[in-house]
Amino acid sequence: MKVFSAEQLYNADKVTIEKQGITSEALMERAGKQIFQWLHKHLNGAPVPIRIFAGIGNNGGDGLVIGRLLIEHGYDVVVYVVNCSDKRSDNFLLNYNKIKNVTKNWPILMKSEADFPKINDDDFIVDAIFGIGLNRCPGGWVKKLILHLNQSKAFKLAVDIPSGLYPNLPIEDKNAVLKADHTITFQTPKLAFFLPETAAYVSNFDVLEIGLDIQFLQSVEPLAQLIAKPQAQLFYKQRNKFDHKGTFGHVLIVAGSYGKLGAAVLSTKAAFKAGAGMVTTFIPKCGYNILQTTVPEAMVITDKEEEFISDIAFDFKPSAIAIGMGIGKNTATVEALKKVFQNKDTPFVIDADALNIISENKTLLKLLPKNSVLTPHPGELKRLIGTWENDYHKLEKAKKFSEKYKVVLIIKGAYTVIVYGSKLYINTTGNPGMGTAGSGDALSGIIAGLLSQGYDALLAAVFGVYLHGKAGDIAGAHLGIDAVMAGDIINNVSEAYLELFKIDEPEKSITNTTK
Ligand SMILES: NC(=O)C1=CN([C@@H]2O[C@H](COP(=O)(O)OP(=O)(O)OC[C@H]3O[C@@H](n4cnc5c(N)ncnc54)[C@H](OP(=O)(O)O)[C@@H]3O)[C@@H](O)[C@H]2O)[C@@H](O)CC1
Ligand SMILES: [K+]
Repeated sequence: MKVFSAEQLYNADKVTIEKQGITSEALMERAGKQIFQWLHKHLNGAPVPIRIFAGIGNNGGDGLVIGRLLIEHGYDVVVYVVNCSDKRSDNFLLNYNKIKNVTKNWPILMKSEADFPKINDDDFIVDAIFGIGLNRCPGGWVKKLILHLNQSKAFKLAVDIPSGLYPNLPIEDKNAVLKADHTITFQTPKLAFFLPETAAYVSNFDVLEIGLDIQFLQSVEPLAQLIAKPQAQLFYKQRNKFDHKGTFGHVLIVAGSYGKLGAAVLSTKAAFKAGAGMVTTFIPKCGYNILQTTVPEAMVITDKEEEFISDIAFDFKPSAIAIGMGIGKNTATVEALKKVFQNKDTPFVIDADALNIISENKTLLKLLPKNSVLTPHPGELKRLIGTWENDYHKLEKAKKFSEKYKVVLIIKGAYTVIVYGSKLYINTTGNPGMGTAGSGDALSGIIAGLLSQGYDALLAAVFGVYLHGKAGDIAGAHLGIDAVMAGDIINNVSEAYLELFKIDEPEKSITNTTK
């Protein structure tokens, strides 16, 4: 599934109307009806007081369609028109008139704070004040209304997007955005749904397909591509009967320092679980027994130093190198890093302390092998690309960095974003239980395991992040997300692979990213 900008959706809207020979009113009816059906399925006729807040644009028009259909089906509905201007849209007006036919209770016009209704905890609020047509920050009494709704404990359902949130621009005033409990969005999710500063206003969301022209949507470059099971299935490279361990490559893991050998153990195991044919792990001397005991499948080379890495010497050609997990920042390690980057033809995963070393020695940036996969957490990312003003600025800086150094940048988060040049890929697997020590080491190992099997850098990054998140979800489902440890993620990579081709129960909507 792709993520489009507001502008692209408006264009899709126009093309659809032309090509399908329907009116914009019919498209609104289609959209409103889908939300009504969603509500009807969930409320099942319950006598809950429903309060619909409708703006004066087409988002408000949707609210009026929903209101009319709910009234027709016997629900207890009050419609409020948030009358912030007199420039009502045509489709708003059409539906404003239509609602007369089904009720004697006219929508209540709100013009100031004096018109705010009391909201009870057991009310059900439908937010249709502003949609993707928001063009400035809500102020005055409309902002106060949003605050008023936010202060209530009533369940809040946002139509298309929580009012006050821009689909693909930063928030100007956090107090002027409706905090939805659930959002039902049309056709495709919006970029704001996935970024840390804005996603909190959306909570869970469902995507309702409203039949916008697919050909048109396929012809435009989206803001981002979502990565879920259907995409991951396409990434998977089938093994052939006559393949052997040489076919699946030989990973070199360079990891660990005194007290941090676990990072080496975890990434080594993860590389195997992702399918690497062989793994050699390069560690300081103190880790030899640990590695050989915990991962007997791996070969081990030790540095001449006891407690840190000083010179990465090996006598084979690795098919992928993952470096940085728990290596510390000893000056000798900095030199070792410079030297290992001379293996320019080898695909690299660069993680943790290797990233910190690069941030502190920016000349190393020029030595970065092209198409390396970099896996910073937010702190490491800041050190690498500098600070940002908001999430959108962060993405722009990350794109520039990726373009300049020709690397794949993985921005870890609740929705991990993979940046490759100007393209963004948003992962949909994973859960908060994965914020646990060693989770990143597991990810680096998985990506290295994929690179060694011949997945290119972008594919290894995107598929690796998906598998890692899925393994975490499976571990969370068995153990409870609070109890998930990095080892559990690794142990479930196999299940994540198996899940790829299991047939799912049919879903009621395209996406349900309930986390
Ligand atoms: N394309 C699709 O896929 C489909 C879209 N559909 C629906 O249409 C929605 C988009 O509708 P839309 O374009 O009419 O914009 P919308 O969000 O209702 O708001 C615009 C109004 O608000 C006003 N306004 C803006 N900011 C303001 C502020 N801060 N404070 C005060 N006023 C402000 C602005 O006023 P103005 O700037 O003119 O003063 C204008 O009057 C979309 O989200 C979806 O729900 C579906 O029905 C079918 C298919
Ligand atoms: K809304």
